Amino acid sequence: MAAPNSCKATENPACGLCCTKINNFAVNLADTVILQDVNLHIHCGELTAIIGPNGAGKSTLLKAILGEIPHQGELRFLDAANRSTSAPLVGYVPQHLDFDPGAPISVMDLFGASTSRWPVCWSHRQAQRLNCQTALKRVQASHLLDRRLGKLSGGELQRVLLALALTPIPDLLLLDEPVSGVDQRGMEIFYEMVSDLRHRYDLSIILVSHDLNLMARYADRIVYLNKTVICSGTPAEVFNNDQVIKEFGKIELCPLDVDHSGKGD
Ligand SMILES: Nc1ncnc2c1ncn2[C@@H]1O[C@H](COP(=O)(O)OP(=O)(O)OP(=O)(O)O)[C@@H](O)[C@H]1O
Repeated sequence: MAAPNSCKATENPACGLCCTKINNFAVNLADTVILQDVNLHIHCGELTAIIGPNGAGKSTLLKAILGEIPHQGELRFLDAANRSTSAPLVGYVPQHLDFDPGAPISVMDLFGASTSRWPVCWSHRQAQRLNCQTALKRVQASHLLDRRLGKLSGGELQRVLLALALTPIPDLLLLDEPVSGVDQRGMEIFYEMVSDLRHRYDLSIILVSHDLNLMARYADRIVYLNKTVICSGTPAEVFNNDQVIKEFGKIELCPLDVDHSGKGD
């Protein structure tokens, strides 16, 4: 469960007071240094994009935060009451979901299996269906409740995974190239949704992506990672950094002209 005083727990508007701190993260795999001295502060209501060349350690950082691989350093979450916990609730959307597209598994089955111990082969209880519907509504996908997973488009499946990652609303949401392979419009819909959710639920979001143009439009902060944090700041600051220009070339900023406050809903 989310911390009781976390502003997200009650789904209130953004408080700007919660913060995830990654202190001195280091990862060594097979005697190779993959990450060292990684220090980041991720603020609630902000989308922080991690960019970097192939093999820079971006996915490794997310796996270390998830606790999937051994690491040094600490992960702390400060809630709205300034209370610190070393175990923030983390939601995660992977790049792909491995499943048999021919299997008769519905979106409801996936939710049931992931969020309760009720056997999938038994019919779903009404309360479970309602919870699933509420979760899907957050990502405007309640119509997908009884659809077969294998029949979903790439963008629809990622929205379902996003809904799952938001059940319950986490302290920190990790997105690892969540829309690679999805068409341009699908990517934009996904990022617009994530943008809106960050304010609505005051989410701290870390997004790994290779799509620098989209990052420039949606990220509040960008971190250029290459084994360690090379530079971080606003998109304008990072894209003007000499090392970033050397790696990626000059990236044009194209700000969004939309209101992400969620007030218009
Ligand atoms: N289990 C492992 N054992 C040893 N080395 C590993 C292991 N897993 C990953 N690595 C290495 O760690 C480095 C970082 O990998 P990682 O997948 O985190 O990079 P990335 O920045 O996400 O790359 P990409 O942008 O290509 O997805 C790579 O050099 C990779 O070969």
